[in-house]
Amino acid sequence: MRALVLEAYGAIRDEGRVADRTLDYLLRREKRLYANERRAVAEAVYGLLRAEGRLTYLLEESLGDELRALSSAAKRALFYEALRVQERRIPPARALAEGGLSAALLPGLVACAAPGELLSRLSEDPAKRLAVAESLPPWMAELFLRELDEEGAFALARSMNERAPLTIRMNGLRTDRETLIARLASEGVEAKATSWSPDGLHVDGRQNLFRLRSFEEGLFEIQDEGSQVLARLLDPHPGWLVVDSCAGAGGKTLALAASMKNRGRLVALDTDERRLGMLGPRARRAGVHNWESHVVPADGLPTPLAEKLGDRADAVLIDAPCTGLGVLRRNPDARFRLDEGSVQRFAGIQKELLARYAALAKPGGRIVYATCSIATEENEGVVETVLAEHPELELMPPATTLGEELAERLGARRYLKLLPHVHGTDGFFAALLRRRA
Ligand SMILES: C[S@@+](CC[C@H](N)C(=O)[O-])C[C@H]1O[C@@H](n2cnc3c(N)ncnc32)[C@H](O)[C@@H]1O
Repeated sequence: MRALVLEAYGAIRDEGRVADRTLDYLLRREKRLYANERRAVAEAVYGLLRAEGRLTYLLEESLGDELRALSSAAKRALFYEALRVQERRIPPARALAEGGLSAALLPGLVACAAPGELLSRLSEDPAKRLAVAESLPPWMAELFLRELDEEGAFALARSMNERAPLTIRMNGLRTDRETLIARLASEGVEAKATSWSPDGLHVDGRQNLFRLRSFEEGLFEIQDEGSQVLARLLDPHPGWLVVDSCAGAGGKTLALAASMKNRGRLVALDTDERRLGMLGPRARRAGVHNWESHVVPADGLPTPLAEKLGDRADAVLIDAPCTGLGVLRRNPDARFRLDEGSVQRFAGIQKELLARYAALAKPGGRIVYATCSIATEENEGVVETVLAEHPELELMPPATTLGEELAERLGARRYLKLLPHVHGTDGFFAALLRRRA
């Protein structure tokens, strides 16, 4: 298992591969592993990605040149042992022996076992402390501290380094929540109702839900509670023409379809043919019939499609491509792929997509612009720029569709902002807009 963890970790960090796909590939290859071993490998790899910044600081401070002299493979092996030591699963001397590491590296493992002294040497600079404590690149720690006060930034970053809960969305086309809870119980899965989404259930994170008959029968989809709330914010009615303009693999498309009760027309667009191609089988399983999908070019809708859609949509969802700074708990490796310029690059694309796809809404039609980022520049910044340039669009309070009670509980006044350490969901931003009648 150690070899497999190090192979995955090396592929992600040295070759820049994406963590979940790398693990998927390697675990499929290793047919002999038991389910608990697979989980342990995945957890160790994610643990390393989440702890790398902190371990780097501790090992650099305690080993200096000794660390710098190591090859990247030797460094990864040291990090693996350092993580086990840090998690108190094994004492430093045993880690040294089991990892086959040179005795000169022992002070590094000792520092990871008792990091108090080294951590107390960190400067008073909160960005530096946050970067080390939660293994964030310095620019990201600074961004967190610009977005929230110090306590909030530390709490947010900590929650981003925790495992996300496993949440499902009951498919209202096939069942209701109480019936699904009972059905899951009969399959040995305990499920508890979520707080914000009336369709959501939290289930035990160690379950392989894809194996359940209830999954095959389309009674539920795996979906973060935040995504469920976003679909509710658009609240499309049965019979409407609805465009899901950045549909990806269709997670939110299916939630919108349930809200439309299979009546009306649901158009899913995306530039990514592979991801959009996943919608078909998912829609069939969920019993969704009223959808169509179109792969679209990145620079604008082809004229025939633009003419076909016109400006007739009752509702448009723009779940825009973004940095994903709100979903680091699912993609801990994203912190290594993003850089300081990423936020601005995405904001430029987002402004274009919001203006382009909002134009599909009919006069009086509603639009939801959403990201899974916590950066103001990708969120309020985009919405306010587009509103200033498009007087035909106006901002609506989230309570319009969520209802006063839920909007109040979520703290959603001008915008809907979901944060893992506050709401237990992934980090999302959403604005409800309307094209003036
Ligand atoms: C945040 S993801 C969407 C996730 C999806 N809605 C879901 O619920 O799973 C953003 C999507 O926007 C797509 N995208 C990027 N540029 C686009 C464009 N110009 N038009 C439509 N989709 C685009 C990406 O391929 C990606 O699938």
